[in-house]
Amino acid sequence: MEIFDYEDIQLIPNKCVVRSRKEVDTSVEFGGRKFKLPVVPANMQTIIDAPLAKWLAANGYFYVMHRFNPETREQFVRDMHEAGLFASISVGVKDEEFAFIKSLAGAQLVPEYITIDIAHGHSDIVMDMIRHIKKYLPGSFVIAGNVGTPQAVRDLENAGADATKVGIGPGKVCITKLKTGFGTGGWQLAALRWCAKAARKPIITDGGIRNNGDIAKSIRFGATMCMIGSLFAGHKETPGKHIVKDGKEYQEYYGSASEYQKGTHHNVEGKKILLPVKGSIKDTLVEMQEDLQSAVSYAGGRDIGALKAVDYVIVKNSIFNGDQY
Ligand SMILES: NC(=O)C1=CN([C@@H]2O[C@H](COP(=O)(O)OP(=O)(O)OC[C@H]3O[C@@H](n4cnc5c(N)ncnc54)[C@H](OP(=O)(O)O)[C@@H]3O)[C@@H](O)[C@H]2O)C=CC1
Ligand SMILES: Nc1nc2c(ncn2[C@@H]2O[C@H](COP(=O)(O)O)[C@@H](O)[C@H]2O)c(=O)[nH]1
Repeated sequence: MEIFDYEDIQLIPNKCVVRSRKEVDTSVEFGGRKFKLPVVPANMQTIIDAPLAKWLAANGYFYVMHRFNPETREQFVRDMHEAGLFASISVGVKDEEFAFIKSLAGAQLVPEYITIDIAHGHSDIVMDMIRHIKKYLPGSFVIAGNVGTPQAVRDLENAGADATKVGIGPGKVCITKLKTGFGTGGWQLAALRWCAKAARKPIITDGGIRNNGDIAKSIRFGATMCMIGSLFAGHKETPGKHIVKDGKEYQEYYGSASEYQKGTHHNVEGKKILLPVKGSIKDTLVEMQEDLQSAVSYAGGRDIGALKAVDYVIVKNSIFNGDQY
């Protein structure tokens, strides 16, 4: 297998067929809905909360709410539906999560999207959860992860997942690769390509995106959606705590498996960083859209499908995507 990561790849331009980048359509179909961008903020506590989820859904973007305030999820689904918006929640795999799915079904509350959010998604318990959701909430679109191999993608799809999420350890606040020696950190893009060859259903690539151009590269190598944490962290609307240090304003961004999230130091596989405050997420989404429109124009197309067939070169090899412990 050829090993590379985002910074190692350059896509090769084709003749432009649009007169303006504004003509380019960046929308994507995912789970029966059309979204403005193939991008979704990470389902992490410092990245998304209910107000941001509502704004994203109301403005044509996909979102996945995190699972770290479990007792609020049922009301969240009700609130989204009362506002005429789709509900997209996360679950874990502990016993109470199986009970939660049953209670949603009992209340006839059907979230449009349910993401099973587990560090090591290639497991019997995740496949049990997929089957459980499909039994009690057959109308929900199930995203299962995270995984890093074609076998895992196949197994989760065969268990009934409607999409899989690929990425073990490439995240900016991830230390899985250092703590365990495992993962796709440093070769996430190659792992995505490897997994995409086996997939029959959409893949969300998750973690390691550091620049807007990485979105185009992800689509080239088989992603339907890109889950992004660090590029979204630090905005006015993102819920990380604000800190002033040496007169400068920062926002906290911490891993879902960090001690800050878990409240304990057991099985910690995440860290906390401070990122300079960036302004509004709306402007970042507009810039992502403009950069993706430009990318499609370089690909010689009119929509993001054009990216899937472009040629590329590998320009160097990376190891840790610039991350440090
Ligand atoms: N994408 C990534 O690379 C990673 C993401 N994360 C994020 O951190 C959060 C916490 O994840 P997670 O610890 O899975 O959630 P949970 O704390 O809900 O644990 C998941 C369940 O699976 C069991 N388990 C068995 N082996 C593993 C394993 N290798 N890793 C994790 N769980 C295991 C756990 O038991 P027990 O705890 O007793 O082992 C637990 O019952 C999630 O939001 C996840 O997305 C975390 C690490 C990597
Ligand atoms: N290994 C860990 N991975 C984590 C943790 N918390 C979140 N994540 C993953 O990172 C991505 C976001 O990556 P980024 O490069 O865009 O910042 C997120 O969606 C999770 O999959 C963690 O504690 N450990």
